[in-house]
Amino acid sequence: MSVLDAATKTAGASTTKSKKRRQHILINGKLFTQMNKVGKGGSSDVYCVMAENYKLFALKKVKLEDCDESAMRGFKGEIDLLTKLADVERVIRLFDWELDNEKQVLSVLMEKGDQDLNRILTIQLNGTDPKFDPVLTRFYWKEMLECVQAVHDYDIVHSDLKPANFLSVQGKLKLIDFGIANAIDIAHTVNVHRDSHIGTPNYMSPESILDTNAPTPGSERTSNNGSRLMKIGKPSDVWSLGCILYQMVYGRPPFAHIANQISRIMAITNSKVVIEFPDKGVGGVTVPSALKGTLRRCLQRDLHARPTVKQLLSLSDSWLYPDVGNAVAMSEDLLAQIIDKVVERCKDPKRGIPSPDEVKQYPASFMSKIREMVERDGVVG
Ligand SMILES: Nc1ncnc2c1ncn2[C@@H]1O[C@H](COP(=O)(O)OP(=O)(O)OP(=O)(O)O)[C@@H](O)[C@H]1O
Repeated sequence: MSVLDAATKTAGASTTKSKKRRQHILINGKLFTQMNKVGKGGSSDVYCVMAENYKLFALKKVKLEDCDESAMRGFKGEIDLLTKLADVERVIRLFDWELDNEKQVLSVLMEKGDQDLNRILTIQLNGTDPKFDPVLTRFYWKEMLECVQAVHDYDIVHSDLKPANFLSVQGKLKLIDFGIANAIDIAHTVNVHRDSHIGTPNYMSPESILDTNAPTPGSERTSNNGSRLMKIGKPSDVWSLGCILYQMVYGRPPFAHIANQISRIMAITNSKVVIEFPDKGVGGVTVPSALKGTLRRCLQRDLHARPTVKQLLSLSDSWLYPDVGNAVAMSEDLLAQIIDKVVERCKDPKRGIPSPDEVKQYPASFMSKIREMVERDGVVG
């Protein structure tokens, strides 16, 4: 029995034939009752549907009428990816799909989520007396990192990370909308199929805008199979995550204050446009310096300088793990640097072996240097 059969199984006989068609939807012969609309994307409507055993699912109906061949390939690629990631807990589960050629509709049956992060943030930031909430921000930041780490482990770059693409499912965030994601083909680069529908640039990385493989008017670059290609990698997702974190802290993504869309895009790529990291977040709440360090590191235009998601999740990110009291979390790299320094000092022929008094001062001196690093960069090591 397939996962879907198990999930939709009823105790009695199927009533498929007896139900009225207009109230119900058949997907590969299985009957669902269409309930309310739960979301809308650039190319789709998403509904809550009920199986015959009263279990709820989400049904994404993609209108294909105006789709060109490249967009079709994108949808097919999304289904392939969701199938590949079916066992990944942090990715919304795909149960079934059906292409209705006659009606030009692609129906994708998925696990149903509660609400997307965009809605959660909108409620939080547009309420009366909105305030930056460090505890909530840390919770969602860690949830987002777990989601992205799960797909990066499969060498997949999402490439369209924004709050609306994180869905809260029973208190946990999961990723949706893999429309322009694809599998990495070489270590740091990925071929991403961009369809003609491109949304807000607020979360786009500089390299995804500057991408030399992106189509330009009159000279469209295409892959062998005719689809448009662009080359971006995992660091691009880290930039987008940084933009979402920035929004949670300061109430808007880093460049959203620039009203003109073209100027905004130019600012993202222009290294002379400095991103501000004020001391106070939404509602005048002080922003921890370690959090500013995390933001600064994610929002570096040099993609090679950005941390990986794994590093952001690791103990060396002191903003994510603040409860270590007076102690500091230590990375292996930093410990190696400290040992090197001590060895170097011992080898210095002019100064000789350090005296017991000098050695006694080492712990306090190293700790104060490490704390300085945390305040400056938000990380240890
Ligand atoms: N499985 C789901 N459960 C509940 N709501 C969902 C689900 N999938 C999508 N949604 C809602 O529908 C919205 C649109 O979905 P999705 O982003 O997949 O559509 P899209 O057409 O690919 O969008 P985009 O224009 O961003 O590419 C989401 O932001 C979310 O609010």
